[in-house]
Amino acid sequence: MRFAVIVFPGSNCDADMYYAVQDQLQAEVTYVPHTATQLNDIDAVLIPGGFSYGDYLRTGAIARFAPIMPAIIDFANNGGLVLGVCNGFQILTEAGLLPGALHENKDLAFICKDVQLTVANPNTPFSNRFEKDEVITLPVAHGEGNYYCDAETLAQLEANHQIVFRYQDNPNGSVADIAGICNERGNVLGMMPHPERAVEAILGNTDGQRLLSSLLK
Ligand SMILES: NC(=O)CC[C@H](N)C(=O)O
Repeated sequence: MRFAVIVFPGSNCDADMYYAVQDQLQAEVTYVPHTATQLNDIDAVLIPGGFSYGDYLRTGAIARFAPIMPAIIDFANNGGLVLGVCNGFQILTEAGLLPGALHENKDLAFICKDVQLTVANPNTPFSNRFEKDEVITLPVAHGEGNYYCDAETLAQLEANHQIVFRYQDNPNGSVADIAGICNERGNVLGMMPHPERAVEAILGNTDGQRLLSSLLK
């Protein structure tokens, strides 16, 4: 299985993601720059965290127009696996691959800490190594992680089991404690917490390793 880590100007979790896949999952991984227009021989796309284009206008709003985005949208529409973490989640909502938007945190402050999450849906390619309602721990690091969608969209997310991870103790004001959602088909997931920062015992936590290794199943 071959992973791509997409690199935008301002990405800052790309090397962590690459390391997590190469050294911890022992899978093949390659960087794909924002200027590329094709994804060649790729089985899963990882959009890492960071501050693409300096978070100007809105987080993800400029990255959404990067040359690589049409290829990612085609890949997703053909059922390819796409995981967006933090800024990656923000980019996926801006690109229309996931519903809703990420607003500023309710306290208007950057949050950087471990949070506990409930696995609301273990039946996705991103969560299949977890049990339903299992509580896992992952770090968050964001200023704009306050997930918002309207009531109708929320009802659809609930009905289709698209809410994959929920905060136990909501740190940012997200609607319905949402930490991560997938698309209706289940092949695109966006989440604010960072699995790539929790991939080995020396870091004190391997829950992120379990999450990323779900993709290998
Ligand atoms: N770690 C990140 O990806 C940061 C995300 C984002 N740019 C924010 O602060 O909201």
